[in-house]
Amino acid sequence: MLRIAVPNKGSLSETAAEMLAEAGYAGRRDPKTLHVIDADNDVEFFFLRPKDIATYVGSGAIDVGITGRDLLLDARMPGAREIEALGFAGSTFRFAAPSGRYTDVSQLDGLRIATSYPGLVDAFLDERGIAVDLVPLDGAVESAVRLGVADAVADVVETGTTLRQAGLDVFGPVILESEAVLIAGPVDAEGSETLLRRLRGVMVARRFVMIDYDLPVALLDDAVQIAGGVESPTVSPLRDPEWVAVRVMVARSRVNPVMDALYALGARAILVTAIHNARL
Ligand SMILES: Nc1ncnc2c1ncn2[C@@H]1O[C@H](COP(=O)(O)OP(=O)(O)OP(=O)(O)O)[C@@H](O)[C@H]1O
Ligand SMILES: O=P(O)(O)OC[C@H]1O[C@H](OP(=O)(O)OP(=O)(O)O)[C@H](O)[C@@H]1O
Ligand SMILES: [Mg+2]
Repeated sequence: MLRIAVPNKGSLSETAAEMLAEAGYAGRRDPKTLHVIDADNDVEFFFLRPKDIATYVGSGAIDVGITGRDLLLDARMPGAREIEALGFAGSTFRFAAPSGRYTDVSQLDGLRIATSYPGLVDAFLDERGIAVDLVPLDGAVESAVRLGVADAVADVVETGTTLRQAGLDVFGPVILESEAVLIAGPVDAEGSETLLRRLRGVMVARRFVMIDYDLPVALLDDAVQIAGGVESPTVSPLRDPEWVAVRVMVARSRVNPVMDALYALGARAILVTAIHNARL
């Protein structure tokens, strides 16, 4: 039975649970439940703190898990590896300090840096030969500068609101572009390939839609330039030999400009339908 770790709370937990449900797996009814056996799919779920999941997977106690790329790297578990980006919980990991205080990361040498991700920051600075005094905190690290506990911070930045409210500005290079990821141990456990294929199907369904439209056949090459699909559009004959019906997959983020361009070209009866699931 494949053992899967899922975040039990925090930024990742809700979307992780939604994706697994869309992939056909059993969920938990009570947020306090920490273990669920899904016999139909021959998997069992362990609901754990996201920060701990890489440790469980790297030790071999759990086969695969959903966590953040930053949490995976912070855990510094040699046995745990990223096998698929899951397309949510995107964030950048940055240095920040009072506006204008520092411009280059080399200025941090010997200073105090507050962070909830000491492993990640230590590895990043060590690679650059910069030695700092790390101040490990559990969260809300932005206050550490105001309270005189640190000279700068290193933290997750999504909208930048928390930093601005704390009078901090980012500086230096992006430490990491993070997002939710599927991680695995040193070997691919039996059943992990099916889980991966199902999650990829869920991501296709979330990222793409189907567009159907009718078009004069003389304009087909131009239309395919506008929307070429994943492999190639499906083209079907219509009763009128001068017209064809076209079906094509389009990224959800592009659907309106694609419809505008197809209409301007001469397409009509342009219909968009959601994709419930997929295997590409
Ligand atoms: N705005 C955000 N705040 C926190 N974590 C975020 C944010 N956006 C994305 N993430 C990602 O979520 C993961 C952190 O989730 P985690 O549940 O461990 O902490 P949290 O969301 O801060 O929850 P809590 O504050 O309850 O600890 C990391 O991978 C982080 O990159
Ligand atoms: O750039 P923003 O959109 O402001 O988001 C980033 C903030 O969100 C997270 O804090 P969280 O709310 O998880 O509190 P915590 O720091 O106590 O974990 C993270 O630690 C940042 O502080
Ligand atoms: Mg947090």
